[in-house]
Amino acid sequence: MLTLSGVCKRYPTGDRALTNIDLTLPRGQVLALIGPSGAGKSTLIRCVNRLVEPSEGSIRLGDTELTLLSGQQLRKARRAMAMIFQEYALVDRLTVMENVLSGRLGYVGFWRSFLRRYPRETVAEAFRLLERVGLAHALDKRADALSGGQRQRVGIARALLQSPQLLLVDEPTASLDPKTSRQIMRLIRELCAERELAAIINIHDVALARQFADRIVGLRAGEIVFDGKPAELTAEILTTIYGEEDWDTQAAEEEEHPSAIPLQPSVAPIPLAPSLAPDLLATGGPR
Ligand SMILES: Nc1ncnc2c1ncn2[C@@H]1O[C@H](COP(=O)(O)OP(=O)(O)OP(=O)(O)O)[C@@H](O)[C@H]1O
Repeated sequence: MLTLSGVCKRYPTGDRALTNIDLTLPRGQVLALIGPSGAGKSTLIRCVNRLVEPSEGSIRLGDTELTLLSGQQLRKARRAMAMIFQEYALVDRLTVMENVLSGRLGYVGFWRSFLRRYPRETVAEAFRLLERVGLAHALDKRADALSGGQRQRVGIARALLQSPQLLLVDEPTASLDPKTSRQIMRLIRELCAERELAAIINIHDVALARQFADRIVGLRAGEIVFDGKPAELTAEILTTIYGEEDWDTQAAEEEEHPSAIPLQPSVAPIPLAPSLAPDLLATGGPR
């Protein structure tokens, strides 16, 4: 369904972020993209929807060559690719329902959206999605009154209202505590299965990637160094991706205390977990 061939990205600064990326993602597959900080995970996700322009290569979604599109055609193609963000990207002063409805911006146009004139069936679908993500009771709440986990659920419902074929998910759990992180990953997984949606999830937490993805791709310095099933991700391969670390001890600790120790490579930045910052959690996570 999505095919990347020979994708390279050099930033104007000279940084070479991606080198010859070849990747095919079938319909319904959940792919976790792992790798140390600076490996090119965000760049890869953003090349797919052209928020970042690839320097070379081809990116096809179905029959459409995305790298050749511009203007109206690109906007139309982007409807099929919904993004879910680490910091949720909600409009704080709008309600939960209004935030979800903004997922249809690419269909109804700015003015119709600005005047809040959404078709009746769109509003009904937004309500169904809010029920599905467990937030039907909160549709009138302002987004800034929600917890981090609830905010991410709104982000997920908004993405789905876009009727995408592909989810591009950028560190969805980096601002969440371990239990909420698992709930969010489980929800994304279930929704992909229900809707035959493919997803690329950029994630630092290797344990979560193992638990919830069908496939793991490891990036190192802009190149794919592993592409396989979660069960094939051995300590040796983790060392190839991240560098030297005592992976077996970490894995054993993770099995003993699954919610206490996210399996994080020491070379990757460890995001501030709300469990370490109860004040942030109480105010709905970092803004
Ligand atoms: N806008 C930019 N301009 C110049 N260089 C950039 C830009 N964005 C990213 N880079 C460089 O491209 C490389 C890949 O960065 P990218 O953010 O894609 O990595 P990442 O794996 O997502 O990292 P992290 O896990 O820390 O988010 C890095 O060397 C980074 O410095």
